[in-house]
Amino acid sequence: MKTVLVSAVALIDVDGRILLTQRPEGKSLAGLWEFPGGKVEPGETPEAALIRELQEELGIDTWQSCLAPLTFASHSYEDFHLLMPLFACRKWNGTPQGKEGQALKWVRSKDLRSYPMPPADEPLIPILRDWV
Ligand SMILES: Nc1nc2c([nH]c(=O)n2[C@@H]2O[C@H](COP(=O)(O)OP(=O)(O)OP(=O)(O)O)[C@@H](O)[C@H]2O)c(=O)[nH]1
Repeated sequence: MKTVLVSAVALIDVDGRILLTQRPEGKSLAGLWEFPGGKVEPGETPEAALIRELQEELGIDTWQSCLAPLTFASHSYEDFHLLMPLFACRKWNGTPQGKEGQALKWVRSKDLRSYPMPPADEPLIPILRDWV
């Protein structure tokens, strides 16, 4: 099975809340809440992919030095295996906006369970709850 590398980030605000974005209609796993990010393109580092995705999806700027490795997800979907490093980031420029029409929600780590997430993300929830 093909392993797909996706880079994702827990953006954490001054109140310790984490940003979730909702996958739009028409995409796989539509309606589920996820961490901002996306596929790492050939020749790109996971950090560079995230910086690019954050500009495209949310209209914010961050830097490699503000991306701290936190944990990762490794999960077999039906047609690919997802390997997803999750970074933590507390510093960026701009206010996140759903540039692609996606809904955004700032969520306390203890409330993450209330937002249905892709199966790959489930094991990340207790890690964030203990950490943030
Ligand atoms: N950004 C992000 N992607 C995730 C998370 N959890 C998870 O399983 N994924 C999966 O990782 C892939 C991310 O790809 P993407 O967001 O760049 O691509 P996409 O929706 O355009 O592609 P797709 O519709 O073909 O899946 C998707 O298959 C998505 O379902 C998450 O928390 N954040």
